[in-house]
Amino acid sequence: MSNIRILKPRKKIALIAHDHKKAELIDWVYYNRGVLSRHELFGTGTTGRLVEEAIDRPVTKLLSGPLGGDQQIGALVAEGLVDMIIFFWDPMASQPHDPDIKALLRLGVVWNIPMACNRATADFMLTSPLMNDEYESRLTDYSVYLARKV
Ligand SMILES: O=C(CO)COP(=O)(O)O
Repeated sequence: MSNIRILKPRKKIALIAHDHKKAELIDWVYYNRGVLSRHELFGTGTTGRLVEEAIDRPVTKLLSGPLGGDQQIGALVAEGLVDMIIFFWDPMASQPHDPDIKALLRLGVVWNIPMACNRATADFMLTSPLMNDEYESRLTDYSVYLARKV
């Protein structure tokens, strides 16, 4: 029998939820704790702390969303340090940091980052065969276009 173990690539996954969506995200995280524990987790301040408590796994916690956490996640996306975003944003409540949220969602599209904004999409993403693949999402039309421009 072979001793070779297939090491599946670890993804850097950002987890974010607005207050009325936190319970849903934590429920999803707990249900998927086995899979998630194989990856590197990031989160905005409060979400990150709740995820850590729920599944007893380390989460790199950034600032709370209204204090700049979404912007920090956006910066990680721009630098290629985040592979996936699970962001349960609240479509029923206005947020004081709405421009930051829009900026993060925009950067997710610019950099072609898989981004789930509800539980169904998060389920499809986490069970995708591409989770076990070195999927290179950053080679987008935009990045090629911008690279040619400068
Ligand atoms: O506001 C948020 C995302 O826009 C989330 O921030 P917290 O995780 O700190 O609650």
